[in-house]
Amino acid sequence: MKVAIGADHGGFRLKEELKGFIVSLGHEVDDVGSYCADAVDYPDYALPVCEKVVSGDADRGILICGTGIGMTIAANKIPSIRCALVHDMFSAKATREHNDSNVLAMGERVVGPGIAQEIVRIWLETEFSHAARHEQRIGKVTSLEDKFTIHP
Ligand SMILES: O=C(CO)[C@H](O)[C@H](O)[C@H](O)COP(=O)(O)O
Repeated sequence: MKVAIGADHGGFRLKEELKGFIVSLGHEVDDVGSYCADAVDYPDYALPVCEKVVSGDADRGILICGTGIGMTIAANKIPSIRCALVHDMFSAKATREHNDSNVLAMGERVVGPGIAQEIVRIWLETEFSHAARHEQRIGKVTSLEDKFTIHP
């Protein structure tokens, strides 16, 4: 898979640590920045990662900030993005099986690199279940996007 990854200054170090790990799992990494630990604004990195996922230029996206919360809020503003904030292995598996999440968010100030690696591995390897109830619920989420989209 091609994985787009982005972080603000709060997630820069964890992003750097995860890139090699993702490659070691057999995936391609597309790093949109930030490329240093200087203070930046998380929406500026959520957007390019999500654009790559929406366009199909990337199969999945990973976003990291201090808590993962700012990235999650920003990413979920973008139609067809289902961004899951995950800090445990159970949720990593569940959000792929139940929500078909296409973007993973984590907080470098919340989770250590070892747990983060395991979350990423599980999240990348777990398939959506395609159970009818989950398909139906995701369809309802998508209809929320349509409800608030202004069509010219
Ligand atoms: O958006 C966040 C919090 O919900 C992210 O964790 C940011 O990385 C954080 O707010 C950055 O904080 P800082 O004080 O500017 O380093």
